[in-house]
Amino acid sequence: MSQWISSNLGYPRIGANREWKKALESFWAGKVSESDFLAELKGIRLGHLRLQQEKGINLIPVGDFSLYDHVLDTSTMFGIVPKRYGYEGGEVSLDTYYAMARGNDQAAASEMTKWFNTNYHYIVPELADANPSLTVNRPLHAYLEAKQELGIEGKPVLLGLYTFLKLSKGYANAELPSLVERFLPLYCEVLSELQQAGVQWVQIDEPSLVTDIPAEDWKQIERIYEELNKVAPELKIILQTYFEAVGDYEKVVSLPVQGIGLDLVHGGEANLEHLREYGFPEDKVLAAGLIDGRNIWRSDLTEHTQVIKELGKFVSPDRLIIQPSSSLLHTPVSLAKEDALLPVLRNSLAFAEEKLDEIQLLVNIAAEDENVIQEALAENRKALSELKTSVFRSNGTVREAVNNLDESSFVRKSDFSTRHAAQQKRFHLPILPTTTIGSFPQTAEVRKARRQWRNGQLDNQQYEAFVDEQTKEWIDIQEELGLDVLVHGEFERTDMVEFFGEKLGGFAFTAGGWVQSYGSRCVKPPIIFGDVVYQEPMTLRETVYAQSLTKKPVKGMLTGPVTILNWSFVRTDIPRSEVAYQIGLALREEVEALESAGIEMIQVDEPALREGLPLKKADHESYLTDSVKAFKLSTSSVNDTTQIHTHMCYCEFHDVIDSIEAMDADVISLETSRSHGELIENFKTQTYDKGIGLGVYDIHSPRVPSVEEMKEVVVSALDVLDPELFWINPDCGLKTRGKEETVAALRNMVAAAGEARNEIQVPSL
Ligand SMILES: CN1c2c(nc(N)[nH]c2=O)NC[C@@H]1CNc1ccc(C(=O)N[C@@H](CCC(=O)N[C@@H](CCC(=O)N[C@@H](CCC(=O)O)C(=O)O)C(=O)O)C(=O)O)cc1
Ligand SMILES: N[C@@H](CCS)C(=O)O
Ligand SMILES: [Zn+2]
Repeated sequence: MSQWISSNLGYPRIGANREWKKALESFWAGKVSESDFLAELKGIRLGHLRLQQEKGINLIPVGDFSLYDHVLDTSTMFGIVPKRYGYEGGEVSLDTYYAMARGNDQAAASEMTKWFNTNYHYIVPELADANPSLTVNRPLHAYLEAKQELGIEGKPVLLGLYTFLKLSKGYANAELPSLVERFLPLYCEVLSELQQAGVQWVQIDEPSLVTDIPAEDWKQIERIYEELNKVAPELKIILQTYFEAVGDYEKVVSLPVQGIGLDLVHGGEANLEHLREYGFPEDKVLAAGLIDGRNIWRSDLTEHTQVIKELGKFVSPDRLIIQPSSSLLHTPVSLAKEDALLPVLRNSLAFAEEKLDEIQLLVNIAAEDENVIQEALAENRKALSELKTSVFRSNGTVREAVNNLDESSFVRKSDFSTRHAAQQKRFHLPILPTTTIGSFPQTAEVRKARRQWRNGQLDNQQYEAFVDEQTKEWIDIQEELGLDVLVHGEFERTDMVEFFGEKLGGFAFTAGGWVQSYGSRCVKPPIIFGDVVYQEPMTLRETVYAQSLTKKPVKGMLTGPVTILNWSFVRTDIPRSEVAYQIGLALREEVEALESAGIEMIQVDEPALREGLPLKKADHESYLTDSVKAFKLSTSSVNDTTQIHTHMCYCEFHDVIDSIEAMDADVISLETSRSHGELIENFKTQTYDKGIGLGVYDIHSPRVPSVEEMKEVVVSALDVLDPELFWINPDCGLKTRGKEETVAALRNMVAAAGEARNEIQVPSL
């Protein structure tokens, strides 16, 4: 029996067949009762625990499962429920919980934003007027359930207080000490109850420790962990960091906890450097995040064996835990259904289930079980070398094209003001033009047709005819609503990234590689495993057809290079910036094809550009420079009269506004409706001198916003933004909405635009 300990940090909730997603959606649709729903979820939860038990994981996380989002779980555990939901204390009901997540007739949903640099979205805790109390000890319940039902001695997972506060809104950083003062006793209560119940290990997630921590925060961080250690000295607390290297290594490892979890994949080299330079405290356990929790490639076991050997210099075997670099929430569940993948690719992949096997393998390797080592290492080396030498890996033409890029490849022919004048002359748009972001409802009917087409029940011609019918219906609707700039509706697309992944060379797509994005919504990121090659027009047919139906401009609709990169699983053998340029070059061909076909407005969406911003400021510049260049590479070859739009959503924009401006798009639409006031506030001090539309309503809620409320958003935006450059649009695409509510909301939006036009009394150009 080895001395090494295996651990996991979190398991995907959605289930191998997305049963979690389906259960949530059935419950919301009123098709199952609350008790049946909770029973079904319990079954899914226990299934995941059982699987980890069967895989031999020693420290199985409990409490990572959620009914929607783990940050929302933490807020509601502490009774952090904004007043508008009518909460009166005590355990938060399921109705209130889901109202916060999704909104209801009475109250808008809480803001949703990116979880660090991932495509997972959390519900932002609102601390203004908060009156925290411990409503339920969720980690304790999870621990007891696992123990009673499966005999598992689980490792409860908690979101750490520092990170929880950092992710919250409604306070100024100067108030951090008083918030710690109020929340810390509640965390103490949670931990002391866990200790009383006999819990041995606890994982406290503090990913904020990998960001740039203001000096004044350290006092609070130290205070939190000193206090928790005092109230629960028998618990073995693992302070878990991930997604990057910790910045203040010496401070982090000096905190009074029993274990420190470090990501040895993302920021791995920097964390290893810290270990080399400062060593590791003798009284602590090192939880080594060796298996990539963010990507789907098989681990290079030979390399890991070397790293484990090196770790042996810093910690004794009984103080080393082998685990993923972060929760496996961000990886698909299982490779079992992926037989259609090229064998060379499939053999190089590990999804969550296979990553658990890798952890066990590493534990055996670390324990120097010779038989396992030789066989496993040989097989692993063979698979990885086959991928490395595969013909898909490198394309001479693409490599040469990237090498030949020069400064002129990234700039438009004229500056914005020249283009703006030319475009105004060309399009004669009214002041405050209205548009939408691209997608219209992906109804059950649309999905059914696509399923039938994939199953061969519809041939290409029938499927295309179906897509055209939908497009025509929605062009007619947009005309009738009086929108100024139309879209074709994206009916041919499963997802804005997966769709392009299916059309470009160098990508593979999976049958069931789903990952949770927000709530019950999942995405199936494509895999970039070779050089990216443009093969044929991807969006031309549908766009040109839509444009043929109307005299109003129809925007061509593409997903930008940085977003395709960030929402795919990307090869790691060449720099990400090189992959971004390859995608940029491919999209440039598509942009040119659209322009040649008479499409004069082209939107290149970059919702993931901000999400990919490195967690440390020192790394921002090179990421932003490459990202802006990749975007400009795809968009800069067009004529002055061709209007380039872009769109971004669900993230903080103020810290990248200069880069957004540098993208040199003629128009940008930004999602703002869940945090409108804050964005407007930022524009008081930051200028933006190109076309801009701020989302005037939240598309994640079925609620139909009134004319009045949307007009207010417009009016407040016009206090800080130039009316002559301002556009009116929803927050994001409308694919998740129903038809009726979409039409009603857009009708109100167009009316709001009309009233705002009258009020501001700026003469139409
Ligand atoms: C803008 N957003 C996006 C992000 N990331 C992306 N990769 N793409 C995005 O658009 N990140 C930030 C935000 C997140 N927003 C969303 C919004 C909506 C979804 C979503 O609706 N996801 C769907 C899955 C979409 C899809 O691929 N649909 C397929 C159907 C797949 C399916 O369920 N098939 C069924 C059978 C078909 C049927 O009869 O329904 C099956 O397999 O059982 C399609 O359209 O063909 C979701 O349902 O979760 C995600 C992120
Ligand atoms: N054009 C896309 C952007 C989503 S971020 C859509 O409308 O769905
Ligand atoms: Zn969007």
